[in-house]
Amino acid sequence: MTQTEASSPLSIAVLGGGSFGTAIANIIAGNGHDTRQWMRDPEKAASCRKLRENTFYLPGVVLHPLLNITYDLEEAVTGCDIVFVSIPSKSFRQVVRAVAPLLSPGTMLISTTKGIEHDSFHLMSDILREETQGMRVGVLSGPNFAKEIVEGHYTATVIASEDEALCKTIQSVLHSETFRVYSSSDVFGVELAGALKNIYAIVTGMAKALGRGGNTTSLLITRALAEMMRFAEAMGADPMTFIGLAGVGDLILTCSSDLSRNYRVGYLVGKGMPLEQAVAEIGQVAEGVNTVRLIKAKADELGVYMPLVSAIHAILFEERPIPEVIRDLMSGAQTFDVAYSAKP
Ligand SMILES: NC(=O)c1ccc[n+]([C@@H]2O[C@H](COP(=O)([O-])OP(=O)(O)OC[C@H]3O[C@@H](n4cnc5c(N)ncnc54)[C@H](O)[C@@H]3O)[C@@H](O)[C@H]2O)c1
Ligand SMILES: O=P(O)(O)OC[C@H](O)CO
Repeated sequence: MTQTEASSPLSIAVLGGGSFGTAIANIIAGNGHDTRQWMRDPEKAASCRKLRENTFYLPGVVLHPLLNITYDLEEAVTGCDIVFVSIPSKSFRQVVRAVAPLLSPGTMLISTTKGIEHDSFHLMSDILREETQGMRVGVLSGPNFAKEIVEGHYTATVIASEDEALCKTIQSVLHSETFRVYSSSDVFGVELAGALKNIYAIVTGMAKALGRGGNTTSLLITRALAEMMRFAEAMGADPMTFIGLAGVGDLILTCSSDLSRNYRVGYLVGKGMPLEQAVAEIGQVAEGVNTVRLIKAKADELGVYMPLVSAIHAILFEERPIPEVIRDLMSGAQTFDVAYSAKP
């Protein structure tokens, strides 16, 4: 497809039957596109089709009549102009590998997944490029609770790609009266921001469980941003991306609402629940748990100072008592507030 704006209906698939896949698919169908949502479980697909509701992940939301739900991957993606991949990072590569032979050259592949691949430290756009050939790749990330999107709360997100025409098409496909899409050419920065903010949502959820107030939340969010920008710079991303919607926007959202699964994991652990039990209790993906391990290892390797990452790692994986970790954090060196300057 060479057009830059989706002026006529396109064929679009969304892979993943979870909350975000469903929210995105419903917007696209609402904009009049031929929309197919793929979920691997035939019984869940049949239930969603019959009830016109995803009772498993987004109960109470009426699915748009133009949204076709299938468990047949080939049926879902054949002839599609765009494929959104909304699968947790743990299974992302496996699903992309399965779908790759079914795609036509030039298909736009958009990841909505905010995670990092275990072991490889690859981001989802890396996986899209590695597992397919001749496709156009983008990343969607921003302050976007699926539940609030489908309830019609005014929302904005970011499409990141070096392919300007792809960005324009995705803006057109997703734009609605309540949903806006900004663009960025910094794929790595936008994707890294989406993965990193999950760590700090666990931290602020834990602080809430410990009875800490607004001063503490503000302290944590602001110092989290400093850490994220330091890490981004060390990894070669543009730190300025982190002051946009996909960075500080998503950080504020995820660190201040119990709609966030990561925040809720932190809250439960802060209340004394073992991590595995907290994750099981949430019952949906909380990407931040795996991301903490990966970022701690990478920060150590690169020598990047990330005291909040070290602290949450110590609590979740080193069995260090929370009061002791907080005491260490509060007695660390008091350095500069803002480390970046617009001055040359
Ligand atoms: N929920 C949100 O508000 C939201 C917002 C923005 C981005 N995201 C991101 O989107 C991604 C997906 O999140 P979600 O909220 O939809 O997750 P979810 O936990 O609600 O659903 C995940 C879906 O993926 C499916 N899945 C898991 N492994 C699979 C496999 N091997 N093959 C096929 N399907 C598989 C599950 O069955 C489920 O339908 C996450 O990385 C998340 O960070 C979520
Ligand atoms: O529920 P979480 O913590 O995965 O957060 C969902 C989205 O990433 C918020 O933008």
